[in-house]
Amino acid sequence: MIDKVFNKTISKQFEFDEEVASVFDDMLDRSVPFYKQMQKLSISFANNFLEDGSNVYDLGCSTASTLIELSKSSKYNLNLVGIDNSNAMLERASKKAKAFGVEIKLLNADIFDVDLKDAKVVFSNYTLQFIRPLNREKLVKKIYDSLEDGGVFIFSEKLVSKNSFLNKQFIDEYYSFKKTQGYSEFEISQKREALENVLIPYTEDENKKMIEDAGFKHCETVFKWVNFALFIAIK
Ligand SMILES: Nc1ncnc2c1ncn2[C@@H]1O[C@H](C[S@+](CC[C@H]([NH3+])C(=O)[O-])CC(=O)[O-])[C@@H](O)[C@H]1O
Ligand SMILES: O=C(O)C(=O)Cc1ccccc1
Repeated sequence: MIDKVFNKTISKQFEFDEEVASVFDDMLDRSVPFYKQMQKLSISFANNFLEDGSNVYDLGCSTASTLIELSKSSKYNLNLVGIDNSNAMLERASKKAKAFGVEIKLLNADIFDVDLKDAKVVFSNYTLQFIRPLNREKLVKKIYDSLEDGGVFIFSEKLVSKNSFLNKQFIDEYYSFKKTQGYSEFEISQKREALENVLIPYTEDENKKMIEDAGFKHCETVFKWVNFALFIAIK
C-alpha cells in the first residue's frame, strides 16, 4: 500500500501504529535513500560472519524484511529472532515470513527486555535513532555484551552534522530526495513535525564514539548518503 499517512493534518507525535504499519514497506523504501542497497549490504556483510546454527537478532525488525531477505540469501541454517514493540508491525512480519516460508521467532517486546543470547550478528537498522540518548548507550553496551567474540553489530542511522551550515544542506538534500519520491511539501513538513523529539539523530562521530565506548574493536561506515549511514562494528 502507498504511504499517504502525512497527507492529512496530524497533531500527534509519530508512532508505529496500525496506520504506519499498513504502509510501512513503501514508507521506508521512499523515505530512506538507498534503503534496498543498504539492506543488501547489511545482509552480505552479515553472511561473512555466519555459520550453521548462528543466532541472528534484528532489533526493531518492523515487518521483518531484513531477516526474510537474509534467510533467502544465506546458505546457512540460522536461528532468526526479530524483536519489535509494535504489534501492528509484528502482525505484518508474521504474515510476510509465512508467505515466504521463512521461520523467524518474532518477539513483541522492548529491545531492553530481551536476552540476546549468544549473538553472532545483531542488526538494528534505523531503530537506535528512536531510543533516548543514555538509554541508547546502555543498549549498545548490552548488544556488545551479548555478542560472541568476533560477532558483529550492523546498524543504520539517520545522521546530523555538527556544522549548522552543512546540516541545513543535509536537510535540503534530503527533502529534494523525498520530493523525487512523490512526497508533497505538506507531507514532508507534517512528518518532520511528528518526528520532532521522537527521532533523535547523532553525528557519524557520535555513533562511532558510542560504539567504541561500548568496547567494540572496530567500526566502519560501509555506506553513506548525505545524512544516512550504514555501520558495521566488530567485537
Ligand atoms: N524500544 C523498542 N523496542 C522494540 N522495538 C522498538 C523500540 N523502539 C522502536 N522500535 C521499533 O523500531 C522500528 C523502527 S523502523 C526499523 C526498520 C527496520 N529495521 C527495517 O530495516 O525494515 C525505522 C523507522 O521507521 O524509521 C519500528 O518498527 C518500531 O516499532
Ligand atoms: O521520513 C522522514 O522524514 C524521516 O526522516 C524518517 C526516517 C528516517 C530514517 C529512517 C526511516 C525513516
